[in-house]
Amino acid sequence: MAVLTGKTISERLQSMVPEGVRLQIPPPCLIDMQGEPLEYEENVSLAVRFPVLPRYANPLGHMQGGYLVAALDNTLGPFSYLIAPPSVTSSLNTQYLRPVTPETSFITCVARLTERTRGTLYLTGEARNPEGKVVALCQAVCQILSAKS
Ligand SMILES: CC(C)(COP(=O)(O)OP(=O)(O)OC[C@H]1O[C@@H](n2cnc3c(N)ncnc32)[C@H](O)[C@@H]1OP(=O)(O)O)[C@@H](O)C(=O)NCCC(=O)NCCSC(=O)Cc1ccccc1
Repeated sequence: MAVLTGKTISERLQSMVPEGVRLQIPPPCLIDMQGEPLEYEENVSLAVRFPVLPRYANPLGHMQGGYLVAALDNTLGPFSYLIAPPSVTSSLNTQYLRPVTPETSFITCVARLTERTRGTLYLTGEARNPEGKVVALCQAVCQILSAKS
């Protein structure tokens, strides 16, 4: 099974854009969160690391749930583009298991393919803290865009 790391993951992503399709890769949403692609196991999983920025804090000082989902979404999205033609997320469910505390410097998100049909990808995601403990889990469904989209 081929494994890509670091910059070669972004290069692969750029090479996956179908001819004649205009896509911004990497997109502003990923650049904004300073996501760093770590490892892509071809057609199996993608790991991306995100720094926990002070501006993500909720009133408790923990990473706000929406930003945590954004990090997961910023992992599932590129993964879906690596394994299939461009798609959109039609559902995303999340469970928060542990808070991302102010001492947490980064989280690592991993996206995996569970199942695939002609037009749909079924993905799972997890976010872990630097100690390796799971802070959030998610399940996503992505609808592959048809050529006319
Ligand atoms: C508390 C519960 C929901 C349920 O726990 P249970 O299933 O009954 O299990 P358990 O009690 O075993 O705890 C599990 C683990 O959690 C740990 N831990 C718990 N509490 C603390 C703590 N205070 N500080 C540090 N750690 C704490 C605990 O030590 C244990 O860890 P361990 O196994 O020893 O390593 C837990 O799953 C949780 O905190 N999830 C994350 C929720 C979350 O972050 N949501 C998103 C942000 S909310 C938001 O943004 C909304 C908003 C937006 C804007 C403005 C305003 C609001």
